[in-house]
Amino acid sequence: MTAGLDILCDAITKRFDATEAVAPFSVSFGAGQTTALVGPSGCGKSTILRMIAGLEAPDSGTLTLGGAPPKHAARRGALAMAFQDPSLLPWRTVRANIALGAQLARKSAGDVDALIDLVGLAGFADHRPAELSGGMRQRAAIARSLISAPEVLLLDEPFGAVDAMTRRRLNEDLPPLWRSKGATVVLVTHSVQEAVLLSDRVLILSPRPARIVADIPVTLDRRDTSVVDTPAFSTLSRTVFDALEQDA
Ligand SMILES: Nc1ncnc2c1ncn2[C@@H]1O[C@H](COP(=O)(O)OP(=O)(O)OP(=O)(O)O)[C@@H](O)[C@H]1O
Repeated sequence: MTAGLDILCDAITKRFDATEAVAPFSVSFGAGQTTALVGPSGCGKSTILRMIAGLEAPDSGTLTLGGAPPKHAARRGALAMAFQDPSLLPWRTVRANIALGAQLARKSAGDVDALIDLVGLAGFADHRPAELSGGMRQRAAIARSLISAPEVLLLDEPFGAVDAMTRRRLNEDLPPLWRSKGATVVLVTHSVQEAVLLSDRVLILSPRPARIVADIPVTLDRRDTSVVDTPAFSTLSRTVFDALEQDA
């Protein structure tokens, strides 16, 4: 099993001209844990995720993945991401785009077709991105992020354009996959239910610049396929809603 990397953000900041997108922000994500970031629009979630991905450098502060700068993890293919706007290569088929995720990480592509099936794209492996709907492109991007069995997986609203039924199925099928690989996962979502269902921990963020207003551990029996119908799930969802409302 791949061991996930711990992620440490120590007083990171980011400014875009007059906008203080991230003020000194500190958090650590435990190796192998799935953490959801939930907070109001524009509070800085994507910017934090992009800094963890090494796509933006913090203006100040320290950010490490397994004790090293993000580019180290990126360079050896230990980092994968699926963001809201899937950046698939338009001239490659779905299968070739997904396989590229493995090639870039210098890992064996494993069973690309099994992953294509898992994200519900069976029959579309030889299609190009322009021939897919937005939700299908997102699912291809999710498959591409999972094919390399990353040590750190960053998901920014990955199911935003996916229809409700498929989203529900992905919510059931994908977490066991990344958990079995031991990945450290940071997930940005606007869905409280999704945050509780997918994560070991939910962090509620304040309006910009984000600070952590609640840090809620999630202990649910994930083997229970009807866990969303349990009182424990309702209680946790209520706790998350209440924390969000308190700081709205
Ligand atoms: N490249 C950029 N240039 C200028 N401003 C930016 C840039 N990226 C983000 N911002 C600003 O930084 C702030 C935080 O944006 P960010 O996308 O991180 O928020 P968010 O919490 O992810 O929002 P949402 O939930 O709506 O996706 C916003 O005010 C946004 O306008």
